[in-house]
Amino acid sequence: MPLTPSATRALLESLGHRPRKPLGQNFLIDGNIVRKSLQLAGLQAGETAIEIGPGLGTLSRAMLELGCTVYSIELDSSLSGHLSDTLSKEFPGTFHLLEGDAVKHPRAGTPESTANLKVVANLPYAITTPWLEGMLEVPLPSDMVLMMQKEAADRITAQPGSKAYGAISIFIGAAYERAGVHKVSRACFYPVPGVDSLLLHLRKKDKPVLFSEPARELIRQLFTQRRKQIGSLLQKREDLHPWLEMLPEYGRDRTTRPEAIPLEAWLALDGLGSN
Ligand SMILES: C[S@@+](CC[C@H](N)C(=O)[O-])C[C@H]1O[C@@H](n2cnc3c(N)ncnc32)[C@H](O)[C@@H]1O
Repeated sequence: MPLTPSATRALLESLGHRPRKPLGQNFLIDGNIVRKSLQLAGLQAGETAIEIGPGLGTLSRAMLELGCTVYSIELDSSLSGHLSDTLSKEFPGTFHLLEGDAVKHPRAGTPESTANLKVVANLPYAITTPWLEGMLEVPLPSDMVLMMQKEAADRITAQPGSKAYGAISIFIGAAYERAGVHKVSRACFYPVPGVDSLLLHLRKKDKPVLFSEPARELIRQLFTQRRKQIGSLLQKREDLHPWLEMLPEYGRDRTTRPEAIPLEAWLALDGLGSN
């Protein structure tokens, strides 16, 4: 069970810790959201989960009490010190904590051999996209249940033609399906955040596809000029002209802008030319 707002405040005071806004420190204080996150992930005793930014340990504790093994990474040394003094001692065999940056260690030190990996996390808002991109390597977690800022969830799940559609929508869309999106009240956090949050459940597709790094780089670059015609953006890339010729198969052509090109067409780009 998460701590109440007053118990959270008291614990933070006893640690001499003031929530740090740049690190997205809005701690969960709502038991229903904690339960729902674990349920959506379908977590069972004996399974392994990654948590990003365990903070005061609310989500980690719930997963550990369920009988899961948890790999977590926390950047803030005072919070990581608190977790070492508490959860690490209570669950020495199943709680693994790294102090560091989740963008550099997206899997929080999970052994490569771990099968059936899941992620449950209340993400620090600033790193949502770079961390998520870092997760797009094999082995892919089967489920990711992620609390994030509404705008980030909109970008991740955006469809072609919408303003929010971009490189991350394409990379995630190739590997994961949106299994559910749930609104979360600002009152579920302490301190109350100044933005709306959503709980997004991503489930690995039956046949997930990962873009190669050169293709990712090219797609990111094309989206920096998202409103230019794809034909003129790729004018000098003769190796990719066969792909431009293929666009009518997807109901598009050289005059289409990157923001209107569907996932299937981007998938056909990877492996073509020298991208
Ligand atoms: C939204 S809070 C979630 C805290 C806790 N999991 C909860 O739900 O109450 C985000 C947490 O991520 C940590 N954090 C911020 N940036 C980080 C980074 N780059 N790598 C790892 N942890 C980070 C913060 O210190 C904070 O503990």
